[in-house]
Amino acid sequence: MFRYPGESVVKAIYQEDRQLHRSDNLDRSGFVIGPYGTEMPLFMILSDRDEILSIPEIRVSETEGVYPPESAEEAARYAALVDRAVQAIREGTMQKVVLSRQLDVTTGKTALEIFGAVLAAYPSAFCYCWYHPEVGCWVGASPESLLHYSGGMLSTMALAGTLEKKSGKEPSWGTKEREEQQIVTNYISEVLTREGISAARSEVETVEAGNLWHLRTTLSGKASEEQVSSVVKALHPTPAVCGIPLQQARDFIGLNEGYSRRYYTGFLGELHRGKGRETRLFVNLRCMEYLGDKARIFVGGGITANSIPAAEWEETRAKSKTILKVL
Ligand SMILES: C=C(O[C@@H]1C=C(C(=O)O)C=C[C@H]1O)C(=O)O
Repeated sequence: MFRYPGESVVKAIYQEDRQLHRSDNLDRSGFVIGPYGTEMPLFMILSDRDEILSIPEIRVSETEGVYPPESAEEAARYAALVDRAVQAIREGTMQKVVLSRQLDVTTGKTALEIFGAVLAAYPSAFCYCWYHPEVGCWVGASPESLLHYSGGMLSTMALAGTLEKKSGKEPSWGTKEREEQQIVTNYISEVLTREGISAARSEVETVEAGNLWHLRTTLSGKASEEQVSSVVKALHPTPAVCGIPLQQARDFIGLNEGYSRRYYTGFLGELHRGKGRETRLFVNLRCMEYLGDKARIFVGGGITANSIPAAEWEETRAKSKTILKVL
């Protein structure tokens, strides 16, 4: 089930059997769910039935949210991890790496109730809830598009740099945020050029995502439908969720993060659908895995040479509020 940013319609795609349709080539039409790495399968929900859901079925409700304290040990562990990354960056191993962590929170809500609360709280996000009996159940409200293809135009975005919103104030972006966002823009631009797409860049703008501000550049250009799968494979994972150089960042994450991201920082959405073979994919962020009586929340942030470990910890705390608010 999902709703696109700014739209009111909630779509549902039902697959009637429990088959796991792997599709590493991204050449089939359906709803694709891709992991961050290779630890989980990339698969498609192949539609037996599409439906538009009505609001009462989803039980939309506003919630107050809970903000449980986290242990000093966890804060210290994460700060030490960030510190290790900053050292590696200063030694020249990498330019940027995105680190992350998971936190478990008990919940009395069903996945459907959480999805309803997500819909009510985040009208400008890509809100979704998916379930596959072999793989699990995830809910999220992503602010980040990975790729949109429609009518011969392809667009993507470089979304990075985070500040927690302060009411009545304008965001005051520092060099660290501007640089880390610029790194992502340049990288995406290079990927699109390599893929044969001449993309125009928007100005850098501030966008709101729940309780947060981000910096965003939109990149768009003409493309053919045949290019879509190749561009998705080339873009993922972008330095908004992994790092630069890609291999070094991936290795650093694999060796140091200490847990498996599974579908967090993967991507999901409709692929080659409808008469226009439209594609609309989002990065799986501000999300959780639903584990019955608990929600496993995933949060991270980009680390550069100027990162301050305590501030990076606070950034993950701020990001966790997106999901904590709806539990
Ligand atoms: C990694 C996350 O978010 C990503 C990292 C950002 C950052 O480092 O500032 C901003 C937006 C996202 O591209 C997350 O939400 O967990």
